[in-house]
This record gives sequence, C-alpha cells and structure tokens, in this order.
Amino acid sequence: MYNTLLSNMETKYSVAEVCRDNGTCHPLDPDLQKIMAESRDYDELLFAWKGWRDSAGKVLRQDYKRYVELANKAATLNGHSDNGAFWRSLYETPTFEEDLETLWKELEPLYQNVHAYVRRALYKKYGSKHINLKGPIPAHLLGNMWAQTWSGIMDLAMPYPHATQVDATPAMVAQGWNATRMFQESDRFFTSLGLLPMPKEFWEKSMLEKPSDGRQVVCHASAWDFYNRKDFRIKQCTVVTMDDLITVHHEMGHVQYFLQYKDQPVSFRDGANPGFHEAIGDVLALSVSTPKHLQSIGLLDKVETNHESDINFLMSMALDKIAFLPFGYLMDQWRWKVFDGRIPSTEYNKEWWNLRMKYQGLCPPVTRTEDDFDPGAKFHIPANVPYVRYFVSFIIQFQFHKALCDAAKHVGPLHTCDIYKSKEAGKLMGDVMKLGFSKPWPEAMTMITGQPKMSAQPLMQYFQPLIQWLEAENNKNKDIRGWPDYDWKPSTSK
Ligand SMILES: O=C(CCC(O)(O)[C@H](Cc1ccccc1)NC(=O)c1ccccc1)N[C@@H](Cc1c[nH]c2ccccc12)C(=O)O
Ligand SMILES: [Zn+2]
Repeated sequence: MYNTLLSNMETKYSVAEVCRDNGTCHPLDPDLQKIMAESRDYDELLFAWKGWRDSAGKVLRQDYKRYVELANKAATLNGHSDNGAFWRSLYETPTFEEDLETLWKELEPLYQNVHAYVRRALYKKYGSKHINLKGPIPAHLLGNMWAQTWSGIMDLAMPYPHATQVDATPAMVAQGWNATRMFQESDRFFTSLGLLPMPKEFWEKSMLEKPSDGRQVVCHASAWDFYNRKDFRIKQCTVVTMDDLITVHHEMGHVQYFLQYKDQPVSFRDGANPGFHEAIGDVLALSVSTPKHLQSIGLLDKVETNHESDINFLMSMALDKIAFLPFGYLMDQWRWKVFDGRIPSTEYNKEWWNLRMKYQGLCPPVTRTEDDFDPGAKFHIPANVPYVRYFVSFIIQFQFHKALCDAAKHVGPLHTCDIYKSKEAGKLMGDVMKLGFSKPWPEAMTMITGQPKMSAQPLMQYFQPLIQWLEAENNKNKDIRGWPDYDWKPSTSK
C-alpha cells in the first residue's frame, strides 16, 4: 500500500504536462522549465505556472493525505513521534531546529536586500500593475517554476550590463557541448583534486539525456549507489546550459561520495549527514562558476577583474544561493507541521502560501484554494525526498569552500577562489568522504573547518562586497526591505 502510493505519486508527477488550446502539450523538462526561465511575457509565464499546478499538484492531494497517515504510522512503529521527527533524527543534533532558525535569522537581512533589489528590477520590467514595491512578488516572475533559484532573470537584475557577462551557456552551445562532455568536464575537475575518476560502469550504464524514444522517465536528476562496490549511476535529462553544468557537478558529488565510502560497511555508506551529501558537488561548482575558471576551460572569452564585473558575478551567485535559502528552509517547515498535525489537510494550501509569504516574500499570481495542492507541484513532495538537507548544504558548502581555499593557499577575496588542481584541498575532502556515516557529523565538520558547528559566517564573507553594494543600491532607490503590504494582490486583468 505505502509503496504503491509512493510510486503512484511519483508517476503522476513525472507524466504531468500542460496542453495549449492548439493541442500541443508540454512536459516540465525541458519545455516548462525553459518557458519559466526565458519568457518575459506575464501571461505566458502564468499559463505555465498555473497549468503545471493544475496537472501535477492538484491531482496528488488525496494520495498525499493518505501517504502522511502511513508515513507517520511507520515512523511511530520505529519509535518516533511522527515522520518529521524521524527525518530530523538523521542529523543527531538535539538543537537542530533552533540551530536552523538562528542561521536563517542571520541570513534574513541579506535575503531581504536581494528580494528588494529584484522586486525593483521586476517593477521596471512589468510595471506597477503587476509589482507593488512594498508588497510580495508574484511567484511566477522569478525565472523558475518554484521561484527557488532566480538566475533565470539575471538579464533583468544585472547590476552593470556593460561589464563582463557571467553566463557560459552561449559558449557551451556555440562549441557544441553535449551531456557527455559536461560530465567529462566535471570528472576532470574531481580528478584534478586527486579524487577518484568515474568507473567504466558509470559511463556505460548512466542515463545522461532524456530518451528520445518517448519512454516516460522521471527526469528529476538523481544519483544511484547499487551498494555492490561496482555499479554507480546518474539519471539526468541534461540540457546544454550553465545551470545544468552546475547540476552535473551536484550529481557527480553524490557519486564521488559513493566511491569514497564504498569500502565502509553498508550501514556506514551514507553522508555524515544528508546535507553533507548535497554539498560535495556544489563545493566544486563554486570554483567552476568563477569567471577565471570558465575562461580557463574556454567558456568565457574576456574576463575583467574590476568592481563592476565582481558585482555582476556575485549577483549571479546570489540569485541562486541567497534566493534559495528561504525556499530550502520552508519546504520541510511545511512538511514537519503536516506530519505532526499542526497543519491539517484542510489547510495544506493556505499554510503553504503563508510560509511562501513569510519566508520568500512571494504571493500567488492567481487566487489559490484548497482544491489546489501547490506543494505537490514540487518533485520532492510526491517523491518523499526530505528537503532541509539543501538548506544545510547551502550553508556548509561555503564553510567547506573557505576551508578548501585555505588548504589550496588561495589569496584574495573568497568569491574569486578556484581550488582546481589542488591536491591538498582534494585530500581534505576525500578523507571526510571516506568516513561516510561512521563518525558523528560534527567530527567530520571539525576535520574540514577546525570547528564542529554550522556557521553562516563563510557565506556572509563570500558575499561581503555584494552586501555593501545592495545596501547602498536599495537605499539609493529608497526601497524598503520586506513586504508590509502583505495582502496586496496582483491584478488578473489581461
Ligand atoms: O533535487 C535536487 C537535485 C537532485 C538530488 O541530487 O538531490 C537527488 C534527489 C533525489 C533523491 C532521492 C530520489 C530521487 C532524487 N538526490 C540524490 O540523487 C541522492 C543520491 C544519494 C544520496 C543522496 C541524494 N536539487 C534540489 C535543490 C537545488 C536547487 N538548486 C540547486 C542547485 C544545485 C544543487 C541543488 C539544487 C532541487 O532541484 O530542488
Ligand atoms: Zn543532491
């Protein structure tokens, strides 16, 4: 029953598509993702945003309600008060929830500065009919189906349009990069650190592109450990973009972890905590994303080292990393409350949008009711994949980046560091990954950073130049931080 429910939900999600009046139907990958990132037409974006929630979210509400009951029953049989308590227990940290709240409170001002600046940029594009400079931002205008990363609207938010471009996508397409090339590039980075190359089974058995024979696959990227010390695979419907080059490194980080701990007993073949597993690939991607590194692999021609280019680069990183933080935090706040009963099924959608407003400063572009089930439109909900691991990852990856840059003897601002070819950095990472789940994660954290706690300080240090620039820019525009007009609604007239 439980497993049928789970596979039903995942299947419904992966076959969902949005059809136009003329009969053309669009799957999420790559069609709707492309529209959400590239379209600048308010109504076209609304078509994709509402259509996806009608076809993928709505239909899952009853299944989800049933799944919650069964997941809680299983959790209580394992001695937990509910499924959320079971998920949190994986971090073995009694103060876990307080620690997360402290981290969020530290980072909230930086998020509100990015939010105010992007709201201003969207105001310039869409006008006062659709944007209230004192209100929440309509959730379909941020360049992503869930508004979880905002790099899709970098063109609207670029601080200095005449300084260096930071997007490598045009060069990747012009040079005929394909999925295999992207994975080979990532493999080269890992081995340049002295880490392990992908085995031949990986190259033979992975699915790196969406099948063209129309076979229905779950396109959301994933990495697989067959626990036989030989078979390791990635399934990803890769598209040739900079965004996907980052995701390639993310998935390769999972497989590198598999390879490093493969000689541990099976029960220790896991990350020190789930956030560690999510952070490995992203740490390397922080180096790959630097203009200097992109130029060294021929994906950026001219690179200037001046203030404007620095701010452009940091803005592009903030639109992914800072914009993500409230989303990474709220996803399991919602689920923990659903599992422990604070959110009854009659309020699933209302509480979802309360959290979206409270943390992200977003509002739905059209009225939502309890006939809708918007959380279901995000893969991890029907797929039963916990999410706070990504919030943890986005914090600790900067701690790891700082520690590895020190090991690589980097000099200069943290955001310019590229650990490429540093065997010292690679050794530090490899030794921690070899431990798997055999030591408490604060010990692994101490091995890398010299101290046992999660800390927002390295992230703040990385973005320091942008923090100052945003303060000045938002003050110059007299923009307020936050969204006091919380009950403002965007007009729905055409
Ligand atoms: O979901 C993912 C990547 C997929 C995954 O690699 O994390 C994958 C999710 C998954 C888990 C279980 C079944 C199916 C898919 N996790 C793994 O493949 C995995 C494998 C082994 C251990 C741990 C995780 N990223 C999240 C968070 C995210 C947003 N933007 C990003 C940019 C870079 C890295 C991550 C993100 C997202 O897309 O919302
Ligand atoms: Zn992952």
